[in-house]
Amino acid sequence: MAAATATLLSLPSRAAPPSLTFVTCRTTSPSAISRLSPPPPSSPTPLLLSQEPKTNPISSSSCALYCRHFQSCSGCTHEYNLHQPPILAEAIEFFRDVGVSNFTFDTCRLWGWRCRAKLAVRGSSMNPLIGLYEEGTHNVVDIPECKAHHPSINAAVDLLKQAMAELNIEPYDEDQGTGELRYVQMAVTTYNTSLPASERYKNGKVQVALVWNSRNESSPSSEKLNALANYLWRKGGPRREVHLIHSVWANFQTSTSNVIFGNRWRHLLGEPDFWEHVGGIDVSIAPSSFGQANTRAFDSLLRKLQKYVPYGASVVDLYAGAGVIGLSLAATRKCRSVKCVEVNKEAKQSFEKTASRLEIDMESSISWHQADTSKEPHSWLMGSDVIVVDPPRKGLDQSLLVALQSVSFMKIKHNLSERWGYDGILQVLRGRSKWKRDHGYFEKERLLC
Ligand SMILES: C[S@@+](CC[C@H](N)C(=O)[O-])C[C@H]1O[C@@H](n2cnc3c(N)ncnc32)[C@H](O)[C@@H]1O
Repeated sequence: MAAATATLLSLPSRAAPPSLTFVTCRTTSPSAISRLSPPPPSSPTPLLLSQEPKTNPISSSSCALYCRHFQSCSGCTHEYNLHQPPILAEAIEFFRDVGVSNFTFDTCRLWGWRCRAKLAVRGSSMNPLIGLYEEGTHNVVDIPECKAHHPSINAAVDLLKQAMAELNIEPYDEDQGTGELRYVQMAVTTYNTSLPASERYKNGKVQVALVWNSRNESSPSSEKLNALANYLWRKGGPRREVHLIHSVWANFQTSTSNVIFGNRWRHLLGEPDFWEHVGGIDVSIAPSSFGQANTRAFDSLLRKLQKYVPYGASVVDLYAGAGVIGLSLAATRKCRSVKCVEVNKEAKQSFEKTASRLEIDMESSISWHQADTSKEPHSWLMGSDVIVVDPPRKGLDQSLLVALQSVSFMKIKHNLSERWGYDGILQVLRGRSKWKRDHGYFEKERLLC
């Protein structure tokens, strides 16, 4: 069975003998750090990581968040040692235990890394609160100086607050179900080829998606919605000295549940297509489709991932969203076939736009399928040389996990039985069970942040 020889890409291949990987961090001098102010979020490449096995010379304060919202906001869980989150040691230990010696970790940016944020809007029109919920409550914490956000997100939030006050836009009231603006999604594109490459990140433009408390665009409050979009465009659009706003979208949502987005989306102003450049390809991401929050780290991950995929492989990308991982592999590894499997039908259009910009071999088969990966998962694994899994935070569906374990067990058994014997195989599987028990799944996002 072809699927039995698949490679599971959340776990790099085994290399012997196992060796411990240390992560070191190069950063600014201690004297510069003692002022206790963080570097400007837009500063280029604050940290570089290497694998040299040295002791770490960095004090925890040099890689600290210094965010005034840290105590009240639930967004960040670590304040110090951002370059060495506790999960890193666990990950290194886990991979060492299963014999993977080439595990590496890149922090990329430690400040200003978040290029995509969904923020709740509460309070009043004159004093809006735009941010995340306080841990365990539905109280929104205003985070105008968030250190994780790309600076353009904070600037766009500031502009939105001005607009709300001037136009008397009422934030949503969860108890009453009243008000107009419920949430805002801000996504930054850092891909502007009219600027030199070194200028692009800090000059990122924001796609603003306003989640409006009405059924559709013909409801009575639509005039206010249009006035709000026009305000953002007038004050932050291409005619301003600083062009901040890429585009404005509306999403209509009246449900009283916790679901942020409704099913209806409308493009209001600006460029309809949002392009970013990651993993060596241009990618289109609609606001209705999943997009990775940490653009730089995602790019770094894709470039590493590509090295594990043999040229001409058949790849299945499960939980694919708009298929960015699969398409990046298709383009850079000349894959024979790439199947992207995703449950959200909204992502298909973005996949098609991205695929239309790729130079793909005529012989290659590239496809996107709207499907639930937990249903008959074996059917997606069959015939694949490489399986990519990138599930949401709740982790892999149980049925898929079972299917993957059967595939990976056959692969491990095939590869390792002569080299390590039965004990070696058990050790690998025990390691996997331990990781699963402790973490549920491999928390890629936490490692990337
Ligand atoms: C973390 S995102 C990853 C998206 C994509 N790999 C990327 O990097 O842009 C997880 C994706 O899984 C999708 N998803 C969630 N449950 C699913 C299921 N049971 N079957 C297929 N896709 C699912 C979500 O809609 C979301 O797009």
